[in-house]
Amino acid sequence: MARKKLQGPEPGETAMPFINERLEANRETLARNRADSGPVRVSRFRFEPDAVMASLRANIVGQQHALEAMESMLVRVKADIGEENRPLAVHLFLGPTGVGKTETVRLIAEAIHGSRDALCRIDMNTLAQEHYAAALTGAPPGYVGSKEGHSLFDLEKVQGSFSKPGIVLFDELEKASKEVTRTLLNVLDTGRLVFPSGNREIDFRNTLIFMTSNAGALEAEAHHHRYQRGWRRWLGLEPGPQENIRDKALRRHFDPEFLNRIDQILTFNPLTDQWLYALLEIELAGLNKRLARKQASLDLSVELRSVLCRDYDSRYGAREMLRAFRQKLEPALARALLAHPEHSSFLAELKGQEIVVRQYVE
Ligand SMILES: Nc1ncnc2c1ncn2[C@@H]1O[C@H](COP(=O)(O)OP(=O)(O)OP(=O)(O)O)[C@@H](O)[C@H]1O
Repeated sequence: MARKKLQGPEPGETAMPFINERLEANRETLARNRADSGPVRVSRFRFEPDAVMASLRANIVGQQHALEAMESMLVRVKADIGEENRPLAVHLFLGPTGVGKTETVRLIAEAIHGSRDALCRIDMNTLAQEHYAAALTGAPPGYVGSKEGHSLFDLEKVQGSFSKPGIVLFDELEKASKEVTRTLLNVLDTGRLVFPSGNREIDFRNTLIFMTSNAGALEAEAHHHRYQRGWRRWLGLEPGPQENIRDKALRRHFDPEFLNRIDQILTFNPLTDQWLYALLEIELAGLNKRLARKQASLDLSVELRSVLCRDYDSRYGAREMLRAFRQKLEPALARALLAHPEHSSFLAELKGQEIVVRQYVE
């Protein structure tokens, strides 16, 4: 995603005067309402947790535990009862690659702001080296090729608005240098990021902060493989607890005081075949919705479904299946649509290694 660099307010300005003023006005209105007619609890936030959750439940598979945590977070934010000098919420998503961590944040952004891109994504991998840490907070004066006051943060997306929270996603957190982690610790602690020059700050008190990390994912996978071959499975027992593995990996990467400032650390599960099938259904339903505009529809043969979902390495999560869907199935369908504009029902199936799409006659 292209990252837009915005310059913040001028020195001396706080980052969210408009929000602070409106918060004050809102409190007065609430006080008046209370005096008139008893307690009236009007949230300043104009998003519906139920609507956000409906989108998450329709699109994210196999991560029930994480979705339940998102529901509690959204309700709590909507009620606006959090501490004042902190971000609205801070979550760390752990788990292997391609299992829905980033997708969950994008769906929340879409449901709240109407766009999957309404979030400020900071890739910690690019900040891995110590001397890049300055890019987070604006380089100090004299730093080659930089202007003081510029940072990687897109202020609009970080701050949101009076009625909508901003959203920040720190990706690959385990790659962040110690210095960047220290900067983040301050943000989690105070809800503010003060620039090195001392005369500018970015306000995160109206922000939902998400962080993702693969820390511990390899160890958890090795644990899973040991279980597959081990005596516990043979005796029909559940796998042993993964928390210890996760906690050890977390402690290797992050200081306890950093971890203590995170509201919730959620582990996303690896996606098994069953969940890939469910995801394939979601993708197919989306494609059929688009095809309906052209009075057409597509079904997949049982064999093709199973090849799409089973013949891929589950270590790469859903990405490989989705790639095959978009790069192999959709072009085959497109060719069939263009060659046979008179047909309306299509079936995709396998011929050898190839996906072919033909007219479907029931
Ligand atoms: N559990 C899931 N439910 C729905 N879609 C998923 C799920 N997991 C992955 N996907 C799909 O797979 C793609 C990759 O997922 P996502 O970007 O969320 O990966 P990630 O978990 O953030 O991995 P990484 O750590 O590599 O960034 C997305 O297009 C997403 O739609």
